[in-house]
Amino acid sequence: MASFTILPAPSSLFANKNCLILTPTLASAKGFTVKYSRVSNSPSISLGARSSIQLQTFAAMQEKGTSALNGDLKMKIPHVLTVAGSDSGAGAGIQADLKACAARGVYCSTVITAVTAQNTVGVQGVSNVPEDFVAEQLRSVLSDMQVDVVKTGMLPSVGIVKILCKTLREYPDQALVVDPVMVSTSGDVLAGPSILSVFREELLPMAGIITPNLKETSALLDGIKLETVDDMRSAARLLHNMGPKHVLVKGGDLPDSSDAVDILFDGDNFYELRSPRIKSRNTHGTGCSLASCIAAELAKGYSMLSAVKVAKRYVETALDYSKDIVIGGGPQGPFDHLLRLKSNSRDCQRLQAFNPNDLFLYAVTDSGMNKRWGRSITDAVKAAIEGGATIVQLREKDAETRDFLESARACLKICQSHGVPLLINDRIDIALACNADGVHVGQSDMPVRVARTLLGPEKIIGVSCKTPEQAHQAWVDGADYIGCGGVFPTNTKENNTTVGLEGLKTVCMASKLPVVAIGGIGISNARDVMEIGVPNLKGVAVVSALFDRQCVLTETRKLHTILSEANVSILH
Ligand SMILES: Nc1ncnc2c1ncn2[C@@H]1O[C@H](COP(=O)(O)OP(=O)(O)O)[C@@H](O)[C@H]1O
Ligand SMILES: Cc1ncc(COP(=O)(O)O)c(N)n1
Ligand SMILES: [Mg+2]
Repeated sequence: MASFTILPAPSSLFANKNCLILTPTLASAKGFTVKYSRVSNSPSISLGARSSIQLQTFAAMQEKGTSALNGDLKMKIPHVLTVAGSDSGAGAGIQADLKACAARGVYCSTVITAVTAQNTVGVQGVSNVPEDFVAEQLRSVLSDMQVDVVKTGMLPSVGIVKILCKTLREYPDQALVVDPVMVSTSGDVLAGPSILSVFREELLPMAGIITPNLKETSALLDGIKLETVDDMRSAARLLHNMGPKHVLVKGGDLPDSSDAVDILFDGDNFYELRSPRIKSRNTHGTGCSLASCIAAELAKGYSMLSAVKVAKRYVETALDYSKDIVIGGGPQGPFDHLLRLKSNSRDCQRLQAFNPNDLFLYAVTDSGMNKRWGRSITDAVKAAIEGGATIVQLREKDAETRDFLESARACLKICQSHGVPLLINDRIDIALACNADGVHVGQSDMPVRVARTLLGPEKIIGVSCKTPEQAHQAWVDGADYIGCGGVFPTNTKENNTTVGLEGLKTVCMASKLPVVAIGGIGISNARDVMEIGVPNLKGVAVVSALFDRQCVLTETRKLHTILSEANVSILH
């Protein structure tokens, strides 16, 4: 392991190719180990296995004058290169690898070895990519990008395997995950028996791990029978003798097993990885996805055992989530790698993006008030919507999480049936769990940027603001609207300073986002609020004026009438 002394010149990374100049913080950000010498107390760094390729790349970047290495050091992203076949149905192969890596937050580049015409029924055709062109793709990626792990899938010819092995010897710095794909789940041959000897002699000995399923294990071991977990263990040991550092024999197809059992062997120890077998037709691509996820976790720096455990948990979770989705009519459906498709199809019920006019009559619930008047949150929400509320926010400050989630789900159904968006106050977790339309956060809640990352681009995010600076920040951070107040004193918030109508007007004029006014607003003063006459003031948000009253329906109707009249007078 090479060792470099760190020189105190933080503005550039390199003096020359042999001398690194970087601060300990930058060094550890780059993934180097920073050691402090006991004698001089001056730090030095140790470079791991991939140092030489990183050094070459850094040097090349410096020669080109890349600014990434000056000032702020840009982030190195974990990178998997998959060398595999394309599946037109996108359940397995390259497409599964891309999705699995995306789901695991790792960059994935692709070298395509074959194009298959494939769907949920089976494989209708295969066209191999010419060997020279596989070689060219490999060189393109490996000569330029910092690949951490190479993962192989369908390698349809002896020539392609040989080219791959030759190229990997020229670029020896990546870990290698080999999924020795031979037969698809549908029973179609993706690489014939002629491949076996080059697999055994050239590719497997280079691998950090191989991940054969039962059929592939049997084929590699001259057709031995695999019927029990003990058979899988013996087979794993025999495969290990062929040279790979780890062997994972996958038992997805083990007959009569209520669990999905995989055996990992590292040459010394066996690890039996067990999870409940999920009853689903949507298991096409599990093997490809498992191997890609192992590669992704290795690229992040996890140990082999951790990578395999995470990968198995990932496949199990995705299979369980996807068991009732329907894609294609055949017996082998794909699953949802990103765990998003079901919630997206529910999202379709709100067919348009956020409409600022929805802020017109904004009902904010309060569990204490509704309890005092002896009504459930769902009854309160139903009445408010029937009375004309155009958006609803659940603000249940002291509800237990499970009760809150249950009410939120019930309210969402009511809101969806009326086309009214439902937002959750503060609790991003509840919003995600029930797939609400969005959240409303305060200045000391989850920051808007973080909420946006967690919720995605389509959800509505509102934020409470009292000042023009906060309104500007809300816009910069990607909020959809701001709530400005308290306009008047209110008993729903203690020690809340009020901004008054003047303060409201100032914030509205500074805000690039639509505004809803909040705080002490009701039937007696809603008109005054709307008449400040600023175009981006879209409505009022009310708590007590609706819910601290005997009849929510009547109060909402009255307020709706007042707001509509105010709107008419503003427009004229
Ligand atoms: N029905 C299932 N429920 C849970 N896990 C499964 C199921 N089928 C396969 N797996 C898991 O998916 C991974 C891929 O296994 P397998 O289907 O045997 O490979 P391949 O797709 O290469 O044939 C393994 O970790 C296996 O345990
Ligand atoms: C291009 C390609 N690569 C790999 C597989 C194996 O996946 P599975 O075993 O799930 O059918 C496949 N069907 N197609
Ligand atoms: Mg399978």
